[in-house]
Amino acid sequence: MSFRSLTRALGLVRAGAPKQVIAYVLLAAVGGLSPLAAAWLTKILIDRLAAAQVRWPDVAGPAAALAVVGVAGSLVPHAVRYLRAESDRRVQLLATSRIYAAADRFVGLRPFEDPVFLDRLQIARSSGVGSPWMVVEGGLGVIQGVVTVAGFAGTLLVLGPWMAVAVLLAAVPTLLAELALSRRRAAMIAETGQAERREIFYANLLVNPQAAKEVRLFGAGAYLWRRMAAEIKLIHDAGRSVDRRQLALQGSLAALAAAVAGALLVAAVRSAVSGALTVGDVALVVAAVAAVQGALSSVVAEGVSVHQALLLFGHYLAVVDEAPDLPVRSAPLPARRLRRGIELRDVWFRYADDQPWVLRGVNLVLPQGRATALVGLNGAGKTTVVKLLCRLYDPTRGAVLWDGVDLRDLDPAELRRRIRAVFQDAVAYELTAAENIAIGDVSALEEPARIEAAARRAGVHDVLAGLPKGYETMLTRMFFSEADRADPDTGVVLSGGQWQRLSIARGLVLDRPDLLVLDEPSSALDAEAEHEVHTRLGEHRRGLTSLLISHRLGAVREADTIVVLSGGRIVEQGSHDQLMARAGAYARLFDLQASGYRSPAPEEVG
Ligand SMILES: Nc1ncnc2c1ncn2[C@@H]1O[C@H](COP(=O)(O)OP(=O)(O)OP(=O)(O)O)[C@@H](O)[C@H]1O
Repeated sequence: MSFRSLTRALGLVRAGAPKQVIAYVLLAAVGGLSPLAAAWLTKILIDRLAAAQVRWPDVAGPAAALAVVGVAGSLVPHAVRYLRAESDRRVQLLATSRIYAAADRFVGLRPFEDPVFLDRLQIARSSGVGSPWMVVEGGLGVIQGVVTVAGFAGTLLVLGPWMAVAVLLAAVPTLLAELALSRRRAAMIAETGQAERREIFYANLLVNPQAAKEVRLFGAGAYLWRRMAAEIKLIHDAGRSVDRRQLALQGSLAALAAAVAGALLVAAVRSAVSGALTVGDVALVVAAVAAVQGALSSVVAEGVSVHQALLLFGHYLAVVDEAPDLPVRSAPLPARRLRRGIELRDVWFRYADDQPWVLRGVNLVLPQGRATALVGLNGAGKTTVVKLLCRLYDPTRGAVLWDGVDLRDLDPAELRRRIRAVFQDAVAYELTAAENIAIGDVSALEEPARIEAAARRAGVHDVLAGLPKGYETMLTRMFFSEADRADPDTGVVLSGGQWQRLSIARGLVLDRPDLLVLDEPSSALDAEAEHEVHTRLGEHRRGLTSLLISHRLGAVREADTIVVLSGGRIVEQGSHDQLMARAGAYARLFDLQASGYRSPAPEEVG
């Protein structure tokens, strides 16, 4: 927590709800002052009414003013409540938009795999976005309390300075203890961030339609619930431990306050007996001590809520101020249309310093306009090569060059506009069919012809055109579109292979990218569909720079160059015929697959 956090929180409130917060402060002040105004006006009215000769004009003014104060006093609390909720909503919206803008700014994937960052993100999203407004409300509460304390402490000071000093001193331990508790509570929220994320993960698994098949069939529900309950218990245990500490501390501090009040009462009574104080003074002391202690405890409570809000806001700031995950030059070079090719030059890569090398000195050229295929066993590092080409990570050593220029020197956004990829684990968006394709280039939403052309290339047009609302059909039964609200039965669930064709269409919606990457684009397709898709893709790729990854070697044999990756190194490369002639790893794998298709069924053997 720091002064900087405070100014940033206030800055966010000012930016999010500038008019509302001013109106809120003014109305809160009016609300706070109206009882005082009412008391004064009542006194004036009574005095004038009690005068010997009462004339209407003398009392009309105060009476009308009292009526106005009464009306204002009844309206203001409602207006204040509305303004408080509205300001909070606006500030939360701005704070949330900044979190997602910060997350979107990351060039690569690393922050999304870092548990420390993810914990912070969870806290920032859940508690951080509400904290700026808590700072304002708590701060106003503190100011209000301080004014009350000052007023009554002044009264005590007049009656006996030691009384004021004793009451104020008795509040110091409360303040310190509450601040320590607040720090402990904020630390507890930080410590349980991961447990909260796991709880959400299990909760989603238990009701997620994708997981429901396996969870039901394998009877894993009770097991997952037990894991979730363990996380909830962990969060509750941490909360309970802070609550118990709070109970012990606040209990003893309340007893201390009561003892101080009792001692002051005894002392005041004694002074009254000796004649130093009047009976009225004793009554005033009792009222003033109660008021000062009440106001002080509210100052402490509000102060603590500001303190806690600022500690939580610290996590929010850490997320929105997180340094770039990958370095971007202040004046990056333009990513020009590819003319020669992309080169991986002596690329070494591992996901973290304590992880094994995934790529060990890879040298690979993807010539412009040529089709390159990458093959290798599971875990060989093929998808990792794709991630480096898209600059989702930087090489640990070596470089990836775009026409000779290091990807690190290019504008990442421009680079990405030149690359399209169909990922192995493409996302099935719970949106319409058209949106699912247009995610590959959202400008295509305005040009349905492009969406349809991409769907045709991926061989999915007929399926989509035949849906109840064609391309506007929702591809989920979890949500319905705005137009379908009255008829929630219109969502459609596609098959695995149909989804895969759709994700291919998403990769093809941007016409003629400079690099097209297809990572296992046909794994879910039936033999006929696979053949058809590869034929279409083969035609589409002609003249394009492309990288195709597939375990089905029949699908890659047409590539200009086939590269075999093994143990993070390139062990062979050449055309299909060259590699077959070489009789190495590729030829062995190819023959193995081919013999699987050709060999007789077991009962026919012998
Ligand atoms: N985000 C990650 N963090 C840590 N290790 C990872 C990560 N992603 C992949 N790996 C590891 O890197 C290695 C290469 O993975 P990669 O996905 O590149 O292989 P692949 O050749 O595409 O495999 P497959 O044919 O199974 O798709 C594997 O050992 C994998 O465990």
